[in-house]
Amino acid sequence: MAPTTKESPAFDPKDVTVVFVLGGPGAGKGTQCAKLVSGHGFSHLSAGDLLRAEQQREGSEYGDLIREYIKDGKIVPSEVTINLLKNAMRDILTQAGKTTGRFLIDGFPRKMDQAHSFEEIVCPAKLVLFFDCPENVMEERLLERGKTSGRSDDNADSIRKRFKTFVETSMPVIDYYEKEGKVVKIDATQSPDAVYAKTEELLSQRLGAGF
Ligand SMILES: Nc1ncnc2c1ncn2[C@@H]1O[C@H](COP(=O)(O)OP(=O)(O)O)[C@@H](O)[C@H]1O
Ligand SMILES: O=c1ccn([C@@H]2O[C@H](COP(=O)(O)OP(=O)(O)O)[C@@H](O)[C@H]2O)c(=O)[nH]1
Repeated sequence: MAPTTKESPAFDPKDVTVVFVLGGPGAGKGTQCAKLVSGHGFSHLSAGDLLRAEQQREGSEYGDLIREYIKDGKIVPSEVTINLLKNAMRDILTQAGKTTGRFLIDGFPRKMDQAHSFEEIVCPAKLVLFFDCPENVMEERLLERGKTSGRSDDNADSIRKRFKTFVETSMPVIDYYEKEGKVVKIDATQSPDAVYAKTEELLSQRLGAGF
């Protein structure tokens, strides 16, 4: 029997640095990514933002599916999210006329199968930033964000479901990368500036001063 050939990832980790940004809902992932973009020139891709944009895109075959999954705090099937991420990475590189780049992939992977598929299809990850925050703090932040975010899942019922998904399905991803020695864990309970200072300090140790 002929050996099965595995497709190689779309991007070579020699050209493309991928940092996964994980943490529970409301831990402050998006806030810290915005700071890393302005401070260190990363490109930021939020899986949740890409899904919400796809949900609203006219003619999308996934609109209803995404809406239901997000409201219930469930994880949208991997293929949908991985394709959105891969296309967005390609668009960013194309628009910059570059073959190299550094990406913060925010809120992804949230499930083990997503982690494996992304690394096989798109690009192996270099590091995982894990913003660690207790549920009571995250809940308070999300309810506050819900006053202005307009997000269908920033309400008490959806928040409870998102926490359950995070503990049961997403924490194992962090545990897996911890064993691989790739996790940079940061206490996310301090002020945004204090969390950022710690993030910079720990990233410097892993990626080099000033990274
Ligand atoms: N360190 C922090 N302290 C207090 N509030 C924060 C902090 N980081 C983020 N927030 C606020 O908490 C809410 C959730 O933050 P966000 O970055 O959107 O989290 P995530 O992307 O993890 O869901 C936002 O309203 C944000 O302004
Ligand atoms: O890879 C992903 C990322 C997000 N989501 C969905 O999008 C929601 C919101 O995720 P986001 O990262 O935008 O926000 P957070 O819950 O971290 O505040 C999640 O609860 C999931 O339903 C998903 O299905 N797959």
